[in-house]
Amino acid sequence: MTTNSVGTAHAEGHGTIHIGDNHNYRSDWRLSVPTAHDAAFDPFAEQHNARCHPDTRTELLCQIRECAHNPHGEIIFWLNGMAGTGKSTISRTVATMFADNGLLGASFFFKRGEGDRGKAALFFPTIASQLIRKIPALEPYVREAIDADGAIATKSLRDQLEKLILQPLDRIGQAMVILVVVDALDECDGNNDVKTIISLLAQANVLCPARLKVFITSRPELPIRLGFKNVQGRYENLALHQIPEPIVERDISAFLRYELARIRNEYNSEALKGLELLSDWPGEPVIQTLAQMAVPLFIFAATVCRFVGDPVWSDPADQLEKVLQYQTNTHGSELDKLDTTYLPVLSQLTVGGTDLQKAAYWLSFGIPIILLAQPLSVSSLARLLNISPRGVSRRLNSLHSVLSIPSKADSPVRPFHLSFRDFLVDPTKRAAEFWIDEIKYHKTLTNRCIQLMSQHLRRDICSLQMPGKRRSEVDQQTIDAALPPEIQYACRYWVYHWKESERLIRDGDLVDQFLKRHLLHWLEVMGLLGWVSESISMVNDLLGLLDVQGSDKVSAFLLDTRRVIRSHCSIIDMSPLQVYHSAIVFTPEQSVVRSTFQHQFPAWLALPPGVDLDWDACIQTLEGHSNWVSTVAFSHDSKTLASGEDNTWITWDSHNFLWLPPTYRPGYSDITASIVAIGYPSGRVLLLAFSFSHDLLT
Ligand SMILES: Nc1ncnc2c1ncn2[C@@H]1O[C@H](COP(=O)(O)OP(=O)(O)OP(=O)(O)O)[C@@H](O)[C@H]1O
Repeated sequence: MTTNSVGTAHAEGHGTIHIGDNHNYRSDWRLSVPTAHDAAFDPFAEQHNARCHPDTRTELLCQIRECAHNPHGEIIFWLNGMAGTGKSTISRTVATMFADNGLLGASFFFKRGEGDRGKAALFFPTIASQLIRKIPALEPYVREAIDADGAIATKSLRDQLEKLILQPLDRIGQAMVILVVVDALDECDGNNDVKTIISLLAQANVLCPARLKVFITSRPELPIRLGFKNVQGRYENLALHQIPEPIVERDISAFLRYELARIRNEYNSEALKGLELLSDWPGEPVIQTLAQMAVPLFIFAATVCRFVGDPVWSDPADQLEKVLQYQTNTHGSELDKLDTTYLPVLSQLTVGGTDLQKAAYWLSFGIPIILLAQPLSVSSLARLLNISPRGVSRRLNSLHSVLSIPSKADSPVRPFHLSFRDFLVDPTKRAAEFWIDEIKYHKTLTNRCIQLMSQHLRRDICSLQMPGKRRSEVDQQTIDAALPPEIQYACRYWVYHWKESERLIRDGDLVDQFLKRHLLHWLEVMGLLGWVSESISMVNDLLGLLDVQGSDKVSAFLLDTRRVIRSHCSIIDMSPLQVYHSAIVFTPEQSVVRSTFQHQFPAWLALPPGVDLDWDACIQTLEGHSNWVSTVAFSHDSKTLASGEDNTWITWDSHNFLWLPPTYRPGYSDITASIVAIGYPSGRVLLLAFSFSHDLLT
């Protein structure tokens, strides 16, 4: 059995494969396939990101090149190594190398916390869209697959790979090598998805004799190691930590030598006569010391160079001295190396203040940047935190060595490297000066998200006026003008921050108050942004956070909310203002949500239609198969449902849910406690709950 990783097919916020069109833009997802925005290696966008310095990784790059060109070799080459050892830099270099030779088929750079780049759902469609651009002969066959099944992006990963990639490649008889680069697979959410991707790619040559080669990098984390263990013998691999230390030290020295010389020359070109750095500064012994401090972490060398070269601190020699003070840690663990990497930068911020001032200075805005679920610009961050953008911008000046700070206030700020976050939140460092209590700051972020939404959200926020106006008819400018990035962020991630703040939900608290005032406004926005199906997982998350005592009312409200969303998901997705019309009007009389928002009924509705007293047995309809569902079975814990035509697991993941009228003849069924699953010839699986059980529905 394989894990079904079906993601939402709603395209807003994603790119979209448009046959014959090279641009990513919004469109009706039913006619095209969504793709993950910015996941691909793009020589222009990536021009400022690091590539391997020419004197580094020479043997390794040679080995990768040979594997890719070996017709008898395995499809996959897996490069693993710990944080900061230089894997993404190698991926970028390999992608550039193969792109220059016209042999780069596609690439996907996973990035946790950056929307679809942190998930598997759009992985194969994104690869397929790039392959079409690279090999236009694939176009008719990919088009055929999309025409045959407009919802292909919601199908299992296996279906997506076979129909969008392998079958088209096979049909054109692709004979030339094409390389697919997959960077940071460990940053893909969902352990089962990760394992599925590995297993599918390892078998790709069975389904398609094309000369497809895949270069994968990742940290050696457990799910990935397990994934590769399952396909033993069907991949080649190399661990960066297996490269002999002298070679890594040689490479890091080459990088340091080059970068420090550049810093020296830049400094000297503006220095007053007599104050220049010596022409051989910092000298070979210092370079060797720094290289030994760094091994095996390239991130150490890169951060030191940014720190020493940062013009805010003017004297490179002084800066270098501060770094060298930490050299006693050189023979320590990986965490000691991270200390040595980041402590000089942070200690510098606090020179001269009291401990309290120091903490306040750094904590006031730096932390949100590393805790955000998705990067925001200085302007948006300032509005989210309710502080002056100039204040944010000024303080950011001291953090150029660790944060990538664009020159424009509306471009996103992000940490240069994930290891900075790892260093700050490391639970084993609670007593350390710069340790961050994530929970506390997630709480602040949740509160700000809820405050911002409460101030901003209102009915018909885009002034569409017509309740039937389709989302596909609303242009992006209208949405962006009404919903600036920080509001979009708050709507999408307030539950994430609440969950991370480890707070429970009780009657009358902030969540309860917000939902009772703004549930419909929030759902309207989620509809406008194409995220309605995500709202189901968000409600599920909230249900998992209920306090067992004192949450009866909010619990009933949330359970009812979930039924409302599941029942009206497709109409809200199509025409978001319908949340104030059909969604509420056609909700059963005893629904708590209906009674809470009864005052929102359309004014013209003199006589509301008759509706059922309570919800009926149908809790949801799962979609995912393209053929007859011939069998369904629940797992022992009742949380996972397998259905098959193709033995695909369909999990209780809201991304799978699309409501369709149950007009098809039942085919096959299975029962767990009070829930019955019925498979239909139409390829849908219906879940019926015969007595309403909280436990089973959560
Ligand atoms: N060969 C190299 N030449 C020059 N700079 C390098 C090289 N390798 C790494 N670097 C520098 O080190 C930094 C960290 O490397 P990189 O991001 O590639 O590490 P990583 O192993 O992918 O880390 P993670 O697992 O945390 O994502 C890069 O941003 C780059 O500045």
